Amino acid sequence: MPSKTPIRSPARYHALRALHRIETRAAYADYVLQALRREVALSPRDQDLLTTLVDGVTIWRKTLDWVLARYVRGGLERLDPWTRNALRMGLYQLMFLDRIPRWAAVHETVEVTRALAGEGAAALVNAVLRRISARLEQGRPPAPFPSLAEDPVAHLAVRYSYPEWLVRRWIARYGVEGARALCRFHNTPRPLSLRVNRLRATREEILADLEARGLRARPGAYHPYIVLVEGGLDLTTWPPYQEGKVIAQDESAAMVPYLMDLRPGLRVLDLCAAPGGKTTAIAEGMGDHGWLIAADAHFGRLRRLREHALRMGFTIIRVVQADGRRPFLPEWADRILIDAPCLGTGVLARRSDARWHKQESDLIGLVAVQRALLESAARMLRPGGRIVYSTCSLEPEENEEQIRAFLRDHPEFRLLSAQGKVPSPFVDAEGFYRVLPHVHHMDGAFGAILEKLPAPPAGFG
Ligand SMILES: C[S@@+](CC[C@H](N)C(=O)[O-])C[C@H]1O[C@@H](n2cnc3c(N)ncnc32)[C@H](O)[C@@H]1O
Repeated sequence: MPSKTPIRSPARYHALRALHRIETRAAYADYVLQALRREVALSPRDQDLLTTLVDGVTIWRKTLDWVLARYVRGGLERLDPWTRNALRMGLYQLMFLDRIPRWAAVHETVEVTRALAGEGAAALVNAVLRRISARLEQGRPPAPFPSLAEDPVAHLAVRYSYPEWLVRRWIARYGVEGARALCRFHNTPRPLSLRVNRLRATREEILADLEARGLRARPGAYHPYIVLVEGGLDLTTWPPYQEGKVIAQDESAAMVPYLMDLRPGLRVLDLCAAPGGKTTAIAEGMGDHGWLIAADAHFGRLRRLREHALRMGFTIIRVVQADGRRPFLPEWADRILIDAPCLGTGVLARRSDARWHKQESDLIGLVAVQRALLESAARMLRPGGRIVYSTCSLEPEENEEQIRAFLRDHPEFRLLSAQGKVPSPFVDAEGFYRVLPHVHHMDGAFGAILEKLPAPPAGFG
């Protein structure tokens, strides 16, 4: 990579480097951004633009490529990754960032392309972006999208930048307008959601602290300990975070432990626990009294769980690295949470590249792991105890179909309704906990409560 650093737009310069790295090394966008933030010192404004550009281009890649393919002879694929990503970055500014004048978007993008990829690349980027800019100047769209009437899947996939297989599934389930609303939801930045550690602080105290720092914060609409923060907040240097008073968690995820009917003294097993968002909520729900085993297969993620438990001051959490598919505590638990690995189609808004890392075929393996976790949990639960099964997926195979299949094979279990445990808008006709992003304007979530019938009295039969 050429080393010359343009002074005029460091945000664009580093954004192009990041986009190149993401594409050529198949790297996760947030890891690349984190590494860059450590590596280079940027003003808060440039940091903000850097993040906007990298996340924006990552989210909108399909739409951007669709448009660019109409302007690049021979197609985008023939270009080197620097040029391709410079074009995407320039077009993203033209199409989506109203606050940047078009001439500046073109000029600055061409300049950083020259610095990073040379004169030839800069000339091509300049020519393409100028043509598109001229069209936009005349009030014309940069390129027609596929027709909604003729091909709704292709239309929504290109218009909102999603893989077609996801759009096809969502249209089949929610109709075209439901799928459109879902696509839009996942393209809109979400506020930072914090859950207050009720054993250490009150929500009012946290809201007051944020307000005093000039940040816009509001209480969550449903969960009594959720605070939503707009704008940038560096958690790691914020005293209430360091003092264990909060943890980052979505409101819909924070409601899952309410399905567990927690109280002090229970024996609880959290089978897919890391990084501990729900484990710490369970410890709170138990007043930090009882037995709470937090298991997960992933060592690195367990380290984060330990840090959260320590930081937040919980003493009952015992951390275990284990494959939850193999029972290791027969008939031990009063409650088991299976917060299962899943496709995560309810939380695509949380990571700009999430939609591109998933395949429909991943469902087969995930559904098998989830079922194995359920089978194992069934053996670790004592009679009369409850399993709460949850996902952040919208896909029926991982949710209601999974639970119905389990219940068919396990007559010793029955489904309990979530009614009365979480706010009623989130309980569906079957009694499942269900949050739909495009309906409830929150991250998607699913939960089911499975009760194991009590053991028959001694001498029965
Ligand atoms: C949805 S995440 C859990 C999030 C966590 N409950 C929280 O609230 O922070 C799913 C977790 O399942 C873990 N996992 C995947 N397969 C597993 C298995 N066979 N046994 C145990 N944990 C597993 C992953 O490492 C991941 O941490």
